[in-house]
Amino acid sequence: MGALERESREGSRVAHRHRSGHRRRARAATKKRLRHAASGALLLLAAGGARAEPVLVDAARFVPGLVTEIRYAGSHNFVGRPIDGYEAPLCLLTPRAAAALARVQAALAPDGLGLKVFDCYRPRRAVADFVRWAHDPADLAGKAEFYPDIDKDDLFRLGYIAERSGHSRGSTVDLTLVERGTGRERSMGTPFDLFDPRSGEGAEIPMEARANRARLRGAMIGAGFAPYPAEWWHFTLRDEPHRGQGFDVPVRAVEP
Ligand SMILES: C[C@@H](N)C(=O)N[C@H](C)C(=O)O
Ligand SMILES: [Zn+2]
Repeated sequence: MGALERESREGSRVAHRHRSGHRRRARAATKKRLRHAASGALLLLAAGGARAEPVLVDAARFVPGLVTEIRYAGSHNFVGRPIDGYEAPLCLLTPRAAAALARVQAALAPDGLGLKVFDCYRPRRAVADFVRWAHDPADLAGKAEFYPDIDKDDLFRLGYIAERSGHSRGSTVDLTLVERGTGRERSMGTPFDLFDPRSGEGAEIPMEARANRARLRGAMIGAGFAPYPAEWWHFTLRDEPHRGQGFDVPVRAVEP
C-alpha cells in the first residue's frame, strides 16, 4: 500500500469517527472514498463528489497577509539543506488550524502586526530525515547558528526536535510576529530554531523581546493554540483533528 493510500485510509477513519448516528455511519462506511487529487492535494471525498473536505489547505489563502518563509524547503535551517518532503515553500495546515491562524492575524492587525510562518505541516519523511541527520555526528553544518551550546546527540532528548512531531498532524505551526508594513520581524530574544534554553519559557531576555513573546503567545492562546515551553515559536491547536495520526504526503501545491 502506498503512502497516500495509507493516509487516505487513516483520514477515512477520522471522518468516520466524526459522523453521528448509526445510519449515517453505515452510509459513510460504504460510500465514502478518499482519493488523492491529481494536484497532490489530500482530499476527503464523499461518494459522487457531493462533498469534499480537504485535510490540508494552503494557509496563505485563508490568512490575509500571512508572510511565509518555510525554512525546511530551503537551506537556511539547522540541517543546512532542503529537507525530504518539502517540494514547495508552502504553509499547509488543516482547515481548522488555518481558520484559527486567521483569527490570530485579525487580532494582531489593529497593532500593525502580523504573522510570519517558518514551518506548518511537516511530512513524516521530513521527520525521518531529521532523525537520519541526527545520527551522523560528522554533519555539523548548522551547529554554530542553530545549536551552538547543545550536543547534536541531545537535540531530540531535550525536546528541541521531535521523533513523532505534532507538525505531521497539520495543526502545529512555527511562527513569529512581523510588522505589517515592512515585514520586519519583531525581536524574540533568540532567532527561530535556536535550540537553546534562551528560546524557552522563563529565559532571561531583554524586556522588549519578552513583551513580543507575550504578545505572540497571548494572541495564539486566544485563538485556541497551546504554546510549547521549550520553543517560543511552536504552537499546536488544542482542538486539533487527526490526533494520534501523522501524514506523509509531501508539501506541495494543493487545490484551492
Ligand atoms: C524543530 C522545531 N522547529 C520543532 O518544531 N520542534 C518540535 C519539538 C517538533 O519537532 O515537533
Ligand atoms: Zn515546531
